Amino acid sequence: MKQTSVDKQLIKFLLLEGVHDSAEALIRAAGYHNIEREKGSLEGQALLDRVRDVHFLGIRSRTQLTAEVFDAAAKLNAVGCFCIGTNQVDLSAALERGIAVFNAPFSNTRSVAELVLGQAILLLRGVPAKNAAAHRGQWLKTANNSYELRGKTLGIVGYGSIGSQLSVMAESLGMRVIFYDVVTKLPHGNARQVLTLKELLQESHVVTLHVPETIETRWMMGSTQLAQMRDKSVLINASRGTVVEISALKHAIDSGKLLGAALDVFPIEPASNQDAFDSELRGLDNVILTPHIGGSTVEAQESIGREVAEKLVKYSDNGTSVSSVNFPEVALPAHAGKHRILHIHHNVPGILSAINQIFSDTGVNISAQYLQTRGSVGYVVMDTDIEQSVEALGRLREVPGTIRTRILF
Ligand SMILES: NC(=O)C1=CN([C@@H]2O[C@H](COP(=O)(O)OP(=O)(O)OC[C@H]3O[C@@H](n4cnc5c(N)ncnc54)[C@H](O)[C@@H]3O)[C@@H](O)[C@H]2O)C=CC1
Ligand SMILES: O=C(O)CCC(=O)C(=O)O
Repeated sequence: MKQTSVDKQLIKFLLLEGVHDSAEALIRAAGYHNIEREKGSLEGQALLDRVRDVHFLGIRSRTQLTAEVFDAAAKLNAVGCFCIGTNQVDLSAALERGIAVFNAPFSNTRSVAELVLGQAILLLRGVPAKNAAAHRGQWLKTANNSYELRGKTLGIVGYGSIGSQLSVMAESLGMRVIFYDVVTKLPHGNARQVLTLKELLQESHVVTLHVPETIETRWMMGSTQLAQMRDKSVLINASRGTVVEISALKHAIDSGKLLGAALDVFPIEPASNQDAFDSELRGLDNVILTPHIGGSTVEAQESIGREVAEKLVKYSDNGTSVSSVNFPEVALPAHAGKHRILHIHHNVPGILSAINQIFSDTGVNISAQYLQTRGSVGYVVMDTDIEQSVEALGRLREVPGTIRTRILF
């Protein structure tokens, strides 16, 4: 059972991976001044050492948060992923330890969609290879294998926030859009959902991947799928590196099956800008390699900084967990003049009655109570009027099944 302090001066935020200044500004404005920041990510013992006394942790896509890291972070209340993907976090391990995880599901989607559209234009015109040649002093002026985007078919795999936005932008440039998704989605504009990945691959001049990293999407573009792609088409991956088998893609490029490819994400990515990048695709002129910058624009980072910092501050200030990706979601009103007690527990029968019995025994009136469960964990929030609530809190910690308690004054 873990207990955390609620004194703002004692609450520590650690923001890794160069999270935007807007996050620190918002956290400071909320009265929290114990904020440490790092430009890069941390791993191994350095990460374990740094999270030991941290209450709120901010990361982006590089920092791997495992059960071992959570065990070392005894005071950790919540993690803010200042990005969309949360595959770098063991979400169940966090939940089992009563740690809420938040992300920014929308703020960088436009940036990714714009990059992909730009890459599609460059690849269909053969610009990467012509650019590389020009840098070597060669002049490749030709219309061979150089095409307009207009009238071509864009195949979007994963029609979520990014895929659907890209669909609208591509249609406005005269593309025909088809998409494949495991969920039936409302098509935007004249886009059409196809029933199989194979159908999408066979029809599309440009295939772009916008799926999350899951067991199902792992290596979903291997040699079989690449062989199903239209001859002289192009592949773009700005989702996660594990979605495409790199050796198979290299073969498809070397053999001339594909005109080119653009990859923003890789199965293994350097931990920081100081580390070297390696890939079998290095040196292929018709492949655009970018360092996972799909969401790295000033606009997106500024907005993500505010969005996620606000979620962390709300959770710290009043227990609101709305839009957490792993934790029971509770929207809570302000609790002026009340003590608010938060109790996170294993979701087993009898806990709520044990909690209420303690309030009855200690004569503490509950003025409001909120309960939500998610999987194996329950989250109950109680507003109380009087000083004895501190005594009740002491007894609440002893309720079997308790994971974590907090009191907000
Ligand atoms: N390169 C970069 O910097 C960035 C990369 N990303 C990546 O892009 C991914 C997609 O982002 P959003 O569009 O915001 O996510 P989203 O969750 O809104 O959409 C994902 C879509 O993929 C579909 N899907 C899931 N599994 C599938 C499968 N096996 N086959 C076909 N469709 C499947 C879902 O039903 C959903 O419609 C993120 O999970 C993240 O990994 C996101 C932002 C920036
Ligand atoms: O650059 C980042 O912060 C990661 C972007 C990303 O991949 C995401 O938002 O999922």
